[in-house]
Amino acid sequence: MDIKKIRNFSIIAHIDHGKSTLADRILEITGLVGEREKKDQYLDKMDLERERGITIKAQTVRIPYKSKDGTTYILNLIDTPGHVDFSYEVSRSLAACDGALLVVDATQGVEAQTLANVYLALDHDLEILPVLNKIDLPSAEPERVIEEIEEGIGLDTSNITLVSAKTGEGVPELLEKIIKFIPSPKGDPNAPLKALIFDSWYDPYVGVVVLFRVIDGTIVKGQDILMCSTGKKYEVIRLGVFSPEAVDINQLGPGEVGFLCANIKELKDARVGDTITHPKKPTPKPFPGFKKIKPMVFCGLYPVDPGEYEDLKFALEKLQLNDSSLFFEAETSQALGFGFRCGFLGLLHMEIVQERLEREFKVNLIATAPSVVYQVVKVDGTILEVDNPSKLPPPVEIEAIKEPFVKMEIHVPNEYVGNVLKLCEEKRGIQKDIRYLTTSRVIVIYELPFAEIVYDFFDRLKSVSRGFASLDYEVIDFRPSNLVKLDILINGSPVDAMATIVHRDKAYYKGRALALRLKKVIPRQLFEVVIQAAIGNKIIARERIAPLRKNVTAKCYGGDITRKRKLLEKQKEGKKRMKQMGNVEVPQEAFLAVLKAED
Ligand SMILES: Nc1nc2c(ncn2[C@@H]2O[C@H](COP(=O)(O)OP(=O)(O)OP(=O)(O)O)[C@@H](O)[C@H]2O)c(=O)[nH]1
Repeated sequence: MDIKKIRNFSIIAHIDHGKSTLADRILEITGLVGEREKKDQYLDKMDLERERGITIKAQTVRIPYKSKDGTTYILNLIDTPGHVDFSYEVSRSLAACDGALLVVDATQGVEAQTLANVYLALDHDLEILPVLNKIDLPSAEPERVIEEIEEGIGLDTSNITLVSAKTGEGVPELLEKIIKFIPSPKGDPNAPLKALIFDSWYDPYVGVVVLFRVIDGTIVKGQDILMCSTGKKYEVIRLGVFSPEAVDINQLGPGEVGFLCANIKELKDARVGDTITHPKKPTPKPFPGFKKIKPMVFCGLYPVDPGEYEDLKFALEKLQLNDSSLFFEAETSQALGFGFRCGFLGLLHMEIVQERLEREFKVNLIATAPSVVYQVVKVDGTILEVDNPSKLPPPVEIEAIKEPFVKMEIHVPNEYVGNVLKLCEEKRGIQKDIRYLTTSRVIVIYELPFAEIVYDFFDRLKSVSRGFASLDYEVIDFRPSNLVKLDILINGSPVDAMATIVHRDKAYYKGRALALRLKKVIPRQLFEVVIQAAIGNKIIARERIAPLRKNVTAKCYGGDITRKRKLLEKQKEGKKRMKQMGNVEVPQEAFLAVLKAED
């Protein structure tokens, strides 16, 4: 393969700006995916992804493209996940590229993740080719958005392409620009083998599948390879490219992108960011390796039916095979019984995992409210990491509690800046910067406690900005804060799964709001239910749910039997997500009440 005819690129964009749609059009216009097998968003493999429109697992395609100059080029399109939770994966896949198409929605403009993605691309020295999408829409404002790209990002827009990923307009011109502006890879075919792993996943039939880009040297089917970080050796059993289905190939040279199977049993033996080399002639300069990504958000997952514990365990193990950033360990809760403490990269990651457990593995779950990780400095000097509020040591043993802070960048139109500042202040934020992207759009930078975001920040931001704000954040450090544990008691017994850690200044308000919320979501029972919020031994709020007098079916007495059955069915349905705690039945929403307590 002539290296000058290869172009390796990604598409980067803010969420919903049309990355997947553009990828589909490129596959279609180059003839790689025919009209007949065309499925919308070919690159998003999983049903779940298709429904949510979010790409979770990066997927790469090799596209032969005959240019107007008559030459056939190989375009390797490297699909990256588009959400903040997965920015580490984005960064790794960009390392395999020489350029990136920066897609900006012409009806929206530059958003927080547009900028975050540009920074990542610049970190990897990529040639950035701006693309203005959705020009078919009447509300498109190309001039304004081009100005935002020029002024706000500081990107040269002289080679910008105006496209509609929906209709395909402008996409043929874009393909020509990819050839013209994105540099071909550089690499030495005679140097020792050096290839970068930028994605890997577990396949139940072939074991681990590794996606890589060859930097130097050549990789040949049947040869031995060495993984630089683990020192483990394997034989390459299968070598190939996705185009778009898997096609076997005998060798791949510098600049080429492909996959290999080598009887690798576990994902941790083929980590993204690792270097593949030749065991006898290893590269003197492997990549610096990978960063161990630490889960930042935790929650408890419990089967509704205790008999489903083993099913849940099996499902988590299966999911983890393909998601090394998912963490879990067995946990017992007095209230919920046997379950698991699970760790996630962020809130979106958590939602996706919960949804997959229920949808693909059919496990009925009770999820506790998410919590961040706290660093507890004990009086004896030891430091404890606490990811479950109910595990906080008693106050007398605590010297200080530190909580994670994030740096948050919010993009918002002028008229909503006041609301956004108010929200950030309310969430204990520290203002760092406010600047204008253009005359009408503002970038607000705050440092905020991560815990405040985990609760209801995204929803609140959306509502105070009428949906016009976008954000990007990263965890920066741990800082001491005046935090206390807020307990919830139901009929006198503390419910461990409802404990939260809150700032002392907000504890009273939160405790009252939470008790009130619980009163709303816990159904009336045959006896009185008392809900209390407490800090230590001090009760700070109390609510009472009056007992039920009548049986629900009593109303239908003597009436239509089908109606009665329907009512009973409905009751049963409602019970599915109920957890029996002592003699009180508590629904799933109650465990998440803390998220909504401030509504
Ligand atoms: N009218 C119009 N709609 C478009 C165009 N491109 C994308 N869309 C729509 O915009 C929405 C988002 O497009 P996606 O391709 O899913 O966006 P994405 O950037 O891949 O989104 P994530 O994968 O979630 O980051 C979808 O409803 C598309 O149908 C376009 O050129 N014109």
